[in-house]
Amino acid sequence: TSVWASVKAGPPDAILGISEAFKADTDAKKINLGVGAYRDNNGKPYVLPSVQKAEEILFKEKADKEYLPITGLASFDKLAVELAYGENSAPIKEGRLAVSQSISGTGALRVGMEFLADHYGASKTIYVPNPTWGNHTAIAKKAGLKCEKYRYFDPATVGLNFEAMVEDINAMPEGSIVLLHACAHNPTGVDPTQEQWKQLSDIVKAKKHFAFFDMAYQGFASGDTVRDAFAVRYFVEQGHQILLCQSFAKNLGLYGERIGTVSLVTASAEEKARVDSQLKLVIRPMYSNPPVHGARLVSTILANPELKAEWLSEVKVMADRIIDMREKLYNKLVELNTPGEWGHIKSQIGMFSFTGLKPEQVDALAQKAHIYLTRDGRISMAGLNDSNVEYFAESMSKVVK
Ligand SMILES: Cc1ncc(COP(=O)(O)O)c(CN[C@@](C)(CC(=O)O)C(=O)O)c1O
Repeated sequence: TSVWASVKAGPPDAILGISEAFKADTDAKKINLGVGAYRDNNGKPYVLPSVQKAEEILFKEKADKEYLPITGLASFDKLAVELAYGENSAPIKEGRLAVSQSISGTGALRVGMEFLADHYGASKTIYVPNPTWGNHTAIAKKAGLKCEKYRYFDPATVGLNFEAMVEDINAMPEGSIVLLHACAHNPTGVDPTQEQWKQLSDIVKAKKHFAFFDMAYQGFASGDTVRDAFAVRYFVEQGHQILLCQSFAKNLGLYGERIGTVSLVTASAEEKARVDSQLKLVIRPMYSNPPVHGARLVSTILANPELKAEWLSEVKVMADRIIDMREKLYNKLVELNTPGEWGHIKSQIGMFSFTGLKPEQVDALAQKAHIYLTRDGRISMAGLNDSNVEYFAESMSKVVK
């Protein structure tokens, strides 16, 4: 028999599998609200003009194709964490922020979780919000951490169940690892308020928990990179030694370039050196060193004040278009007398809206209306535009009635 006779067919990915189904659909009216990838008002992927300018600059530079260091392009690492933590952040100024370029957010999560599995003594369990991005659990398991959940979303209010979240974080064994979405929670689009983040910081500190931040949407949530980094910067100011996963997939539209960072706040430059050396020992046997092009694009943009300013205006345009689609979808659903409360579609933040649609309603939308979204009822708002939002609202209204 074949060597692979015992290999079983695995399930399609809950998110990326939706795009496959969408591609296979030939109906002209089809809409892909699955994967969280930005589309412009014509439904097309968007290469930011600031990125196109950086491409031209790089093309002229005719750089070589040598290996990067294990922890990536140093200029990129520095500029990326300055964007996240702020240029005046104490760990950066005091030379005690360990950082490595990563294979986008996913790679940052994998390296970060493996580092904790190897070096974080207080716990080998990471607690993730319920619900969370589907890949968090799979990455944790591959990294060697146990994965548990804490209550986060309240289906009744389609909002944050802050009391339950606090109760669960307080109930975790001291020193537990708590995964926190820094902004634009995926899939619910529901974030703690700044006041609530301050309370969470106190609780995490009181219980000596470890704050593990995933910031995949900085700038994309509110259109303001500083505002979206509030939780990260507040926790660091409060003295938490956080780990941060950063992605430039969405806010710079660099999905396929696979560019991000993983960083850890340490106690001193000497400790940073030890942590850096151990990060390298996680990365070298995993993928040795990261791809160069995305790092050069991001550092070209962030190092150049005009290009950076242009990028910041472009990320605000993307965020604003999504907010506009939230308004329009809400108004259409109300116009159509769709049963239920739909305010959450407007109040939610970032790429996604957690509609509250049931799995069988999601299936009906795919089969009858050629509209594709994940079975948890999450829609990627960027998949909506002025020419399909009405059709989507009508179809959604029908399955809800
Ligand atoms: C919370 C969160 N963290 C990390 C990532 C990883 O992104 P990256 O590796 O591309 O940087 C995503 C992407 N989530 C998407 C947008 C795409 C996906 O599922 O991979 C989503 O549709 O949920 C995410 O939503």
